[in-house]
Amino acid sequence: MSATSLFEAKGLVKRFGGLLATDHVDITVEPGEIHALIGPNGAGKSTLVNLISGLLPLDEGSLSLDGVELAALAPHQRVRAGLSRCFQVTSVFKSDTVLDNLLLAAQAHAGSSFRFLSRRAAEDVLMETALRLAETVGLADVLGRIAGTLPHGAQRKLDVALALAARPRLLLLDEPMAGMGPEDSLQMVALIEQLRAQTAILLIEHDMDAVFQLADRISVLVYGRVLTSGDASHIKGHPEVQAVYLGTEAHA
Ligand SMILES: Nc1ncnc2c1ncn2[C@@H]1O[C@H](COP(=O)(O)OP(=O)(O)OP(=O)(O)O)[C@@H](O)[C@H]1O
Repeated sequence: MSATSLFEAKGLVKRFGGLLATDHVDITVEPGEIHALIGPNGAGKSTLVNLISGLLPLDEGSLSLDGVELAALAPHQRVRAGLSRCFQVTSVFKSDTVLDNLLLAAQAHAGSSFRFLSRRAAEDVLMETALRLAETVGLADVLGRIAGTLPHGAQRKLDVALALAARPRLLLLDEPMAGMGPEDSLQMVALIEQLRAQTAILLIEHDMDAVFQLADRISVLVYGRVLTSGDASHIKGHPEVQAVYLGTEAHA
């Protein structure tokens, strides 16, 4: 691991009354890395993701991306700093077309040089960006469809495309396979694998096959603490992980 990681979370603490939901958590993500976060229900994964994306304020600790301190930044400022999040609950505008969703996202994240373009040139740039995003996630054939009428798997892909519009350095993927059948899950795994070339990824996912397939590093969260971190073989062979997590698949 390099001396300075792309993303560094140090000593994160979050208390809800007397409950220590995040207990001095350290997490790093390296450029190009897929770091997965797993743990049983209630372990504190959602809380941690909310702390990182800025939806919840930290009680203690620090967060940095590419050397930029994030802790004092609002969620939208963190997105501008390079941290983009895909939500468990989709952020797609369901009554708009796929293309309109992508155009809106492209416009929302257009750089500052954009305002100096003529209207025509600006529209061309947005369209180019929207089509590239559709291509990336495999939705180029359904641009005219109303997003809410797409199958669940395609809506999740659109959600990923909307997050990619921000050109993240770190993408937070919050249970991207949730509610998917095997075919959609396979496609999502292939998409995430392909995204590795564009952005580092922090992946929160219950689908262990997907996690073992994708992750360079896996951290196991139990009672708000990182129990252990390592590659798939380390995690599979770790006796405490087997006891608290892998042995209790019903809770996964
Ligand atoms: N806003 C809140 N107020 C009080 N307690 C909370 C709050 N949010 C979470 N908790 C508690 O913090 C702990 C961690 O919850 P969290 O939702 O982060 O776990 P999780 O690992 O994401 O679980 P799941 O896999 O079920 O989504 C739980 O005990 C939960 O009840």
